[in-house]
Amino acid sequence: MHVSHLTLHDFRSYESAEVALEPGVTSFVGRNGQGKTNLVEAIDYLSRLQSHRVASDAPLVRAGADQAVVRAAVVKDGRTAVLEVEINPGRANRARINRSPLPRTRELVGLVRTVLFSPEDLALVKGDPAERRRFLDDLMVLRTPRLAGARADYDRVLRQRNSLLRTGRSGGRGGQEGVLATLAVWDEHLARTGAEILAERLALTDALRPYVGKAYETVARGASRDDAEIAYRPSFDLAGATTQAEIEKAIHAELARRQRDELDRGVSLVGPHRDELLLTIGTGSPAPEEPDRRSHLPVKGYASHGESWSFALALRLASYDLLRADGDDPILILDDVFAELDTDRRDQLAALVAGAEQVLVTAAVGADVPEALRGTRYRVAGGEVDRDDA
Ligand SMILES: Nc1ncnc2c1ncn2[C@@H]1O[C@H](COP(=O)(O)OP(=O)(O)OP(=O)(O)O)[C@@H](O)[C@H]1O
Repeated sequence: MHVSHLTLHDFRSYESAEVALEPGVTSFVGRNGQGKTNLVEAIDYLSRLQSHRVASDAPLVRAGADQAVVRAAVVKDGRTAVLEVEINPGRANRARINRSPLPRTRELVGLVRTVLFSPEDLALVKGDPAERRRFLDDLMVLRTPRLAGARADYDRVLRQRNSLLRTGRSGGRGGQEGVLATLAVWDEHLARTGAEILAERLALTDALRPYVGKAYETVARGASRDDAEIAYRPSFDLAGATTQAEIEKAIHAELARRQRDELDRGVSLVGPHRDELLLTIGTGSPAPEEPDRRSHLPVKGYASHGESWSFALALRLASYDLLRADGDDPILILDDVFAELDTDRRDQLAALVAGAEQVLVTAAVGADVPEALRGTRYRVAGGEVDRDDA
């Protein structure tokens, strides 16, 4: 798929912008702070309805305006659809397809699919477990858009259950004993919605694993495909549960076991919001129990800066490969990544992505972008986006 036209109104620094795009590689080059990332962020936002830079929508609206509009003509299998989202901070956003309103904004998710590489990706590896859970959930929803509903339901259940536990702890509603009856209802919701998310994350981790090893081997000099591993670590023992129904039972059992703790601490301690995607790399000598395999250490806390970057790139490349294996050709966005990479990694990355249907690249210095990814070049300066035919 590719975007053939992008229109922005009051999005970030743009009062208004119209950019015609083509399949193949397009690079946006300009000094810092000129609005290059804002352009690609708009396309990525349409894919997930979430920015890669900020958690809330307010910063996406131009200072002084009260709503932003992002509109893109998206071409898939020769057919064009015009997707539009109206961003209204503090009020409901609205989405349209070919000018017809959608009943729910989240129905837009996944109609345009992007895989975005950015300097923020280092947080995938070095940041809190929440970063890696978000990575899995974003990819899960891109592959199976109906799961956007499951994810939103789980977040809502968790918020309401936490609020009930807090109320009990502070003596409201008859204190801890008083909230128990209502808690049983929220336990049901949490176990049901949590089991769906957890089962999907387990399946996704299994599907992604071989692609991560392969991608790491390509981007990290001298590495083999066994060197990068991912493993899903639930926060409690699933006792062999793998199906959604079994996981639901396991969550119920753990909720019963931890009920006293939850009431005392006033917070939900069981569920996929406490899980971790463990990333490890092979390092040093072989493990004594497995002579063919190097011993593994967690990336977080042990890996070098370069290894951490390679792992972050491998996670994105693996996402891209997995979506392609699903029969999709997502839009690749490389936002400001080349300045962070040495020449070898730049060239390797360029070679891997050059064949995508559409690649959008941003860079402050044109010379940082490998020649294979020069493509059609735009200069971005002071909010003006002009084709550079030089
Ligand atoms: N909501 C907003 N309203 C007005 N201006 C904004 C808003 N959000 C961001 N900006 C401005 O947009 C500019 C940043 O644009 P962007 O992140 O696209 O820069 P860039 O060209 O990618 O720069 P760099 O090369 O440093 O990454 C900044 O000058 C910032 O002040």
